[in-house]
Amino acid sequence: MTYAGIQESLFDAAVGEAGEPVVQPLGSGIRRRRLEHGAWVDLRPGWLTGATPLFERLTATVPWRAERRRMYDVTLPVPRLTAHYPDGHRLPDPLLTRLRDELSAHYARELPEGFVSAGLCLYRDGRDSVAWHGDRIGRGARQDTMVAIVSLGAPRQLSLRPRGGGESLRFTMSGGDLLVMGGSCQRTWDHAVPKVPASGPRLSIQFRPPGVL
Ligand SMILES: O=C(O)CCC(=O)C(=O)O
Ligand SMILES: [Fe+2]
Repeated sequence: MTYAGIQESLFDAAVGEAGEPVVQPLGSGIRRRRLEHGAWVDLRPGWLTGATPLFERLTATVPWRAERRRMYDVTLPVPRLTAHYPDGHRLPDPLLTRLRDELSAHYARELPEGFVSAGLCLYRDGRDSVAWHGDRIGRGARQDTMVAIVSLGAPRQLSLRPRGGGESLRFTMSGGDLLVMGGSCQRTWDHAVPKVPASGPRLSIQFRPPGVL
C-alpha cells in the first residue's frame, strides 16, 4: 500500500496449502495514521496473501447489480457493480465471514457493536469509479464510526480529502490490503476512487457497523 507518495512494504503473494488465501495476523503490521478533525485511518498492507482465488470466486458468483443514482432530474448509471449484504444476511463466502469476525474482534474495545454488514463493489476497469462522498446515510453523519475496506484484484487509488476542501491523501490499495476509516472520517472527510486511464478489475469489500451505510 502506498500513501502520500511513500511506498510501504508489501508481502509476497504466499498462497495457503489448499490454494486458499492466508489471513495474516491483524494485530501485527496495522498502523494508525491520525488525520485532522478527529479522523484516522488504519493501514494493514497484505492482510490477505494469495487472495486471487477469492477475487475470482467473488467476481464469478456474486449477484452483481448495476446501480443507478438520481442526479437532479435524471437517473444515471453509477459506474461500478455492487452487491449489498445487510445485517443478518449470510455473506457470499465463508472467508468474508471470517474477515468480518476478525475485524470485530480486533476493534472490540473501540467498536463494541462490531461489523455487521458488507458492501461489495466491482470496478471492472479504469472507467469505473466512485465520486467524492462520505458514508453518511445513517449514523455516520452524526457519530464517530468505522468502515473497513479490503481490496482484491488490481491496485486502485482510494483518495481522502477534508470535507470543507483541502489537500487530498492518496492510498493505493493492492490486492489483500486493509484500510479502516475511523473516528470522524465519514462526516469530516470525503473519499473517492478516481477514474484512471487503464486498470484491471478491482473488487472492494466494505464492512460496516449497524446503522452505517
Ligand atoms: O471502493 C472502495 O474501496 C470504496 C467504496 C466506497 O467508498 C463506498 O462504496 O462507499
Ligand atoms: Fe464510501
